[in-house]
Amino acid sequence: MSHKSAKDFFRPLAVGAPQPLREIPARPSRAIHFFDPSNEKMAAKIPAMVGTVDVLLGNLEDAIKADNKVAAREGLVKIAQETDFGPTQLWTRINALDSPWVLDDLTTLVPAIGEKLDVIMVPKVQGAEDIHYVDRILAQLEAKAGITRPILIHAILETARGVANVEEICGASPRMQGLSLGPADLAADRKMKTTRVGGGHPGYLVREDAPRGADGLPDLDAKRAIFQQDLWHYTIAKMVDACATHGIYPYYGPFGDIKDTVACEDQFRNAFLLGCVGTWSLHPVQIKIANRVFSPSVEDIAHARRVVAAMGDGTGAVMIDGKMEDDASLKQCLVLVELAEKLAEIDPDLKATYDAIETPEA
Ligand SMILES: CC(=O)SCCNC(=O)CCNC(=O)[C@H](O)C(C)(C)COP(=O)(O)OP(=O)(O)OC[C@H]1O[C@@H](n2cnc3c(N)ncnc32)[C@H](O)[C@@H]1OP(=O)(O)O
Ligand SMILES: O=CC(=O)O
Ligand SMILES: [Mg+2]
Repeated sequence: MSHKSAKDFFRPLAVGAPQPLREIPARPSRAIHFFDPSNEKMAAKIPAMVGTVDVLLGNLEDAIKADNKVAAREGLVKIAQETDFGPTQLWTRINALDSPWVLDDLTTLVPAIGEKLDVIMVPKVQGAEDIHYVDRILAQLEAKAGITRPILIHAILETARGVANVEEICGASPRMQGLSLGPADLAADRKMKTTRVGGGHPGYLVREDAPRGADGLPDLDAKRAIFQQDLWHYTIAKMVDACATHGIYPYYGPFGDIKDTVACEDQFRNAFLLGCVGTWSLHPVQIKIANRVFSPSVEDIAHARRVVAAMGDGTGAVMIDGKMEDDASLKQCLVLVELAEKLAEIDPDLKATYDAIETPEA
């Protein structure tokens, strides 16, 4: 595969297109809330959701009926033009690159609402060539429409080939903002035998060893504990490494069992602990869960601040509550402290919560 030279990587891909960003801003995006702009009832709720969620995403791809594709596109234009999004980001998910709708999605949205669109999510990305295609056409459309800042690209990791090519996808363009896991399409593409949209599966487990009987042999009739495993661990970890390597942001994706808020929270928390910055929300009930899970806890911030205070110039080793802390664990703590500071800038309730934590003397 040929790569652009380093000096050309940040050159606009069309005359008059905005200068590409050298760093992707770390804007809070704990929940990317999906809505169907062709569903009038759902769309009517969107203006009131501004400020309650970090990202509102007008979905044009899967979950939108073929007959409603044009109405969804036009509905998104109308909502975007009529709504002041304040601190809330506006994203869209366009149709797949091999679909009959995607060209019109791009050529309609960029001129009409390009100044308001922060990020375009591209589904079913297979490799760098898909990002290069969107990158160039966005530059052409931005130049034509006089857009002043580059629209960023977010890719969904939901094909086996996409997972195999995840590194080159992340590094394909300075527009790359992040990746989301697409467990439903990925399961289908890999021919995994789960019909669930994200989450675990009771059949994917490890079982405790059989206890020894009096004869010293395993008692295979004894009851044994089983531990359900995470089907998505490998892909999420791979995605996190690729994103961190390229300075972009990893997200979990959809959790389809809307009623099972407990398992949803577990899946989101696993992703948070592994390094994801946010997740999708498919239903209003999932926004609160995501905002809670993807914000550092009071306990973590209290501990992290103690370590920061105790570590002085950031070198050496100290004992806190019987545990060793050093330069590396200080960096772990700074990840949480810096995230809390970013979130506090846009979430007054969270700011009050973090401000109320007693900060130790240095
Ligand atoms: C694998 C993938 O690609 S996942 C991404 C694609 N899928 C999606 O985007 C799905 C988005 N979500 C939805 O379509 C819906 O939430 C569904 C179909 C899952 C459930 O819809 P419903 O059965 O109507 O849910 P429910 O009855 O609980 O809705 C309660 C209220 O919330 C509203 N609501 C539901 N989902 C949303 C949403 N995503 N955004 C805003 N409002 C919503 C409903 O309109 C309803 O309003 P009402 O009280 O005024 O009647
Ligand atoms: O688009 C999301 C998925 O899981 O598929
Ligand atoms: Mg999908």
